[in-house]
Amino acid sequence: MLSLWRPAARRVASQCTRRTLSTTPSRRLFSDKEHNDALNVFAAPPPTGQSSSPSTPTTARVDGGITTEALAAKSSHAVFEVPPDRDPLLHYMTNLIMKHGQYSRASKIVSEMLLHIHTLTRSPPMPIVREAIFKVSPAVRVSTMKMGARVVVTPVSLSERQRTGQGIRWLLEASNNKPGTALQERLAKEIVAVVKGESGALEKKLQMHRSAMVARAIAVSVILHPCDAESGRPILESLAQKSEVSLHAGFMCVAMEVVTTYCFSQTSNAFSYPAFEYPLTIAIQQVNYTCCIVRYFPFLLHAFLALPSWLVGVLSPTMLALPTFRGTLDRQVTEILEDPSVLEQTEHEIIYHHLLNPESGAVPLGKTALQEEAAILVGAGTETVGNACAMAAFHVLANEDIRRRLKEELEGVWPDSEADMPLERLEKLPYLTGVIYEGLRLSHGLVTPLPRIAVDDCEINGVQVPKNTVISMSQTIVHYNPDVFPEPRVFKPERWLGKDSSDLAGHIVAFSKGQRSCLGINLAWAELYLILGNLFRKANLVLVDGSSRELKWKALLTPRYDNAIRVLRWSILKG
Ligand code: HEM
Repeated sequence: MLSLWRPAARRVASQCTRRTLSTTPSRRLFSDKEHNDALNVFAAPPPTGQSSSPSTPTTARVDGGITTEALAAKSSHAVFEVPPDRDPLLHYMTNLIMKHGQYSRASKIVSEMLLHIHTLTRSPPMPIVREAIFKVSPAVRVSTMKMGARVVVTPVSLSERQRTGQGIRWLLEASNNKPGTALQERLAKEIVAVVKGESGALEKKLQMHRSAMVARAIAVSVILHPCDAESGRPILESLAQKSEVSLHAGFMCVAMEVVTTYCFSQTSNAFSYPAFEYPLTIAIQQVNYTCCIVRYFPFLLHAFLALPSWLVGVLSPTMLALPTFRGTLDRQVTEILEDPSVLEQTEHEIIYHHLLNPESGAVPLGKTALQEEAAILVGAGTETVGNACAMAAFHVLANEDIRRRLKEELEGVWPDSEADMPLERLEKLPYLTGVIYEGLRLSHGLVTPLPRIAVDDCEINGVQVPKNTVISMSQTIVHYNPDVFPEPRVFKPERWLGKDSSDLAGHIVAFSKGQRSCLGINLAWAELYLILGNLFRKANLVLVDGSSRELKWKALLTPRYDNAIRVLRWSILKG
């Protein structure tokens, strides 16, 4: 069978060889149906190890799981079908494989790849190649754009060509991990793995779609329901009932309330706890320690999640808040999945309107995926915001000069302390923006090094890094770099007032950078402006006597502060 296929492959190769680079075929890469299927961003992936076609027979296994019949059934073409002259998809793939203008070499790789697929599957390779490519191609990418001081993350849909190109690049990248010395052989194995649902490239597509969905959901929540002037109020009102409190704990409670309200339309009631000691925020801080252990022993996380609540309570009463909260989220998700009409009763659009995306008619995410998205949002959006606010507030309170300049700026725009302070105006205040940047810089976001994989051989800072090496760097190295931020440990909002402040902003990596960067960046910026702006215009806070002049921290997942910022005297300003 292989020998019968070979002439066809040769023909493809020779046709490709004869073609010049400029003769891009005008035909579409995929049919309309394939195109529409690929655009179905929200479609649930087929379970790992299964073919996407449920009706395919599963006998006569070849190559560890995929079946001759299953693959043959994917094609409605004749077994010895010859790829059409100048097949646009093969041409495009050849162009992407080509290095140093050697088209004939690339086309030989493509043609031999077809032979390898045929050898592995005993089926015509073209339908398999087509299926693998459009299965792996993303429909969207995430783009970041600067708008004033904020970096706005938006999902952007891709054209058929861009989508296919990205899919082929991911296939090529993932094929590096397959056994075999020749690219054609590795690529063939990767393509077969994609069709079987076992390729790492599929994970990349899922990750990209997930980022796009959540970024869209958060952006829409913020745009449709911008945090109004009330955001700063709960903390002010609660302060009025507490004489000496931890501001840090208060900020965490505000952040918790914002996430639960905006994302799930549920109030956390975090403010009603004495001294802001809300069990869930305390548990989230505790998780900071656990993460450092789980990172090296991931099975412990699964073991912990499987424990019944009563046992968690016995082992660690602080951590009991976690299963309790998961239970609340689980109930909400179950309720929505059982009766999607409950979404019509929420005060505003919440994360599930977008994650379930009912209006597009697409296949929604499953229950576990929804629960995990919800838990990640709460975990990621609480302590980070709390830390940045605490860092900024501490330095403003500890430094009379900074406090005076900030107050002057706020009072200049809002002479009446009871006036509403809309986000759009707060964002334009240069000194407040400087205070926030310094808060983000010195609280760092995450302080544990975030791992990335070098997809190619590269050089980093003069060091040769072979491809597939796991590399990571902590944000602290950038934020404490004296070449970028002179006197890096000093809280100096003034450094953000110069002409080069937008260049400087490029060195703030608190939200990380790239595809895996923070999805809540828009919401976080809105919170920081509203919380700090309202607090310093509407309240008069004084640090507890003898408070430390420095906020010391330990490097866990996020920074863990040794000393809480305690405020003693407060008063709400009137008029
Ligand atoms: C000052 C506030 C915040 C900081 C400094 C921050 C920082 C970060 C960082 C450093 C990451 C890891 C990115 C990476 O691995 O490269 C991250 C991830 C994430 N953040 Fe934030 N974050 C903040 C607020 C928020 C908020 C308010 C939300 C949403 C409610 C949020 C949602 C997320 C999510 C969902 C991820 C996971 C992204 C993924 O898995 O790809 N964050 N954040």
